[in-house]
Order: sequence, then C-alpha cells, then structure tokens
Amino acid sequence: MRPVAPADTPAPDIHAGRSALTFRDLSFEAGGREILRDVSIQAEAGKVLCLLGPSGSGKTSLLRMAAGIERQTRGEIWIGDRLVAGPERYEPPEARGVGLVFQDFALFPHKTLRDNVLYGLAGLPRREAKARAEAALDHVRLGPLADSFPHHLSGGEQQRAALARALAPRPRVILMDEPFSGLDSRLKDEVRAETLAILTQTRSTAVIVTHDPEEAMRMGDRIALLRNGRLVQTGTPRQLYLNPSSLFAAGFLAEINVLAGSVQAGKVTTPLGIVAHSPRSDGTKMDVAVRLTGVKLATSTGGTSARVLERRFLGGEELVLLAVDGVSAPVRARFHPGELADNVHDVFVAVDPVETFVFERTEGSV
Ligand SMILES: Nc1ncnc2c1ncn2[C@@H]1O[C@H](COP(=O)(O)OP(=O)(O)OP(=O)(O)O)[C@@H](O)[C@H]1O
Repeated sequence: MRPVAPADTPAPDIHAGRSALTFRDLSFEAGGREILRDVSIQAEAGKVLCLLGPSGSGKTSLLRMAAGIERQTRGEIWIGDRLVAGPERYEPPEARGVGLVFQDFALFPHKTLRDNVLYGLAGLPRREAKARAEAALDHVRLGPLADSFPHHLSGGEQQRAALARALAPRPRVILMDEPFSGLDSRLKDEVRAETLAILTQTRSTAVIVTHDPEEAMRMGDRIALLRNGRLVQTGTPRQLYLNPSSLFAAGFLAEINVLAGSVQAGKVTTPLGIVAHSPRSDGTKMDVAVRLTGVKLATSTGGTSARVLERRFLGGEELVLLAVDGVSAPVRARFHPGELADNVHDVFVAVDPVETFVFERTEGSV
C-alpha cells in the first residue's frame, strides 16, 4: 500500500496552494468495470472548472466522489489543503464543506424557499441561520419570494433558489451537475449568465458538469475534458478550442470534417490540398480535422474543385454539403449567407490552417 499523507499535509499542488479541490490519480471501479482511471484535476480557488465529456465519461462519478457520496477505488481527493478521501481516510459528505446543485434542482416541494435554504443551515443558531438564508435569497434576487413554494417559481427562479441553498452555508466548493439541462433553451442563456455573475460575486469555487462544449466554454475559467473515464485535456476554453490535443478533443469542441492525410516531403497532403508541415517521415498516415468554418471558398488556382450537393439556410449562416474527389463522405462547410451565390453548383474550396488540426493516425483514433 502507498504511504498515506497525514490530513494536515498540504495538497501537492501545481497552483502553489491555490487549488480548492484536487483529484489526484483517482481511479474508480464499480460493477466489475473501470469507470475512472488515474484522473488528476485541480479546481482553482475562486474559479469555475467545467468537467466536460460525452455521456458515460465519468463526470458525475467525479462529482459524487468529491461530495463523498461515492468512494474512489484508488487515489486521493483534497479540499483545499485537507485530504478528505484517500486509501486510509474518508470524510463523510457533511464534513466536507461542499455545496451541491443537481440537474432537477432537488428543492423540497413542501417547503418555502426560505425553509429550503434554512435546511442547509441547521448547524447555526436560528437567528443567524434566518439572516443568512434571507441574505442568500436576496443575493439571487429571490428575497421577495422567500415565502413561496418551489412550484410557484419559473425554471430559472428554481435554479437560483437551488444556488442560494447551496451557497448559504458558504461551502468551500460548489458542485453542480448539469445545472442548466432542465431549462428551455431561451432561458438557459439568461440563467447561465446570472449563475456566473453570482459565482463571481461570491468568489465561489465551482465545479460544473456538462456535456455541452459551448456551455463549458461560456461558464468555465478552465475545462477538464474526459473520455471513457480518462482525462483527455485540461486548459482554458481558448487553449482547448485553439489547440486541441487529439482528434477526439477537436471533434468534441466543434463540428469537424475528418480527412485522411499523409506526409510527403515534410507536408501533410489531403484531398483538399496541403494543409500543414510535418517533420514525420514520408507515408505517415495522418488524421486531419477541419472545422466547418475552416472550409473556405477559393479560386481555381488556390483551391480544390468541389460540387455543391445540398445547402441549408440556418439564419446567420448556411450549411453546405460538398462532394470532393477522394473524400467518401460529403465535406461540410458553414458559409456566411450570400457568400455562395444562388445557382452555383461547382466551386473551389481550400482549408483555413487556423481551423485545421493534424494528428498522427493511431489505432482507434477516429
Ligand atoms: N456505482 C456504479 N456502479 C456501476 N456503474 C456505475 C456506477 N457509477 C457510475 N457507473 C457507470 O459509470 C459510467 C460513467 O458514469 P457517470 O454518470 O459518471 O458519467 P457521466 O459522464 O456523468 O455521464 P452522463 O452525462 O450520462 O451522466 C456510466 O456507464 C455509469 O453507468
């Protein structure tokens, strides 16, 4: 067994002690399956970390382990400089000082908003608890509705009430599992912006689980991208978007075309022309990810000929399917409306290197 760090040993920390929540080499097995493997992530104090990944990638499991609802098989969890779960240590959920917000908000239907918030403050003297609950409701602009019941509130108001309840005990970390997925799409943007404003004002450290890359980019100061229980990449939204580390990351953060490429004389060639330089040896097979916005109309000298198969007007842009020799599936592009004139069937296209990412092909990389 590995030596166990005593509870008062500072968390080993890349952010020089500023990590509010640290998952260290975390693995989780359940039902005879490996659900998480060697995951190390840090949530920086006062910032929002988004755990992003497709369904089943292990995001909720991580959150449950941070909350103490589930216990990892190996590895450690630190909250601030306290080890809360390790091979020989396990703090129960109520001792961890974390707040939880669930997808369905999980408000008590038979309690008023004030009583919902008071529920998490049971350890405080009654007067202090009441003042704290009211301040929390005021903070999310629900003060006037303190005596209302959850079913009288809109979805956005319920979400704010759930946030007030989670924040009132002043948790060290607030954990939110798909907190916006129950809201309709028009309300979502507004509630996301409000939530972010509240988290920023209260200088909360938040970990938000989402499967939606746009939501992760909107909400997260940093994103941890997971796949099949493993950490794929961490970074700021900009870092992940502009510099995805794998074909999976490129395709998860934005829609892509995947082209087969190969290295010839130091250049990666594809059916859409030369897309990058590469130091790899001749004949190395490459996967080339081209964002839909990275397919550009070109002139006959600078492009590859393509035939328009289909076009769909989407308001702010037009989705166009193109047939290109040497590419089996249609190449998809998003053009500005009017960029491609009506009645045009034959065009020339080229790829924008800024929106093109090249990866050496490995077993199962697509
Ligand atoms: N206690 C458990 N016993 C058995 N299997 C489990 C357990 N907890 C999680 N799993 C499985 O682990 C996988 C990861 O689940 P998890 O809920 O963490 O993923 P997720 O990324 O949050 O997915 P989703 O977005 O669908 O909620 C799933 O296949 C799930 O069924």
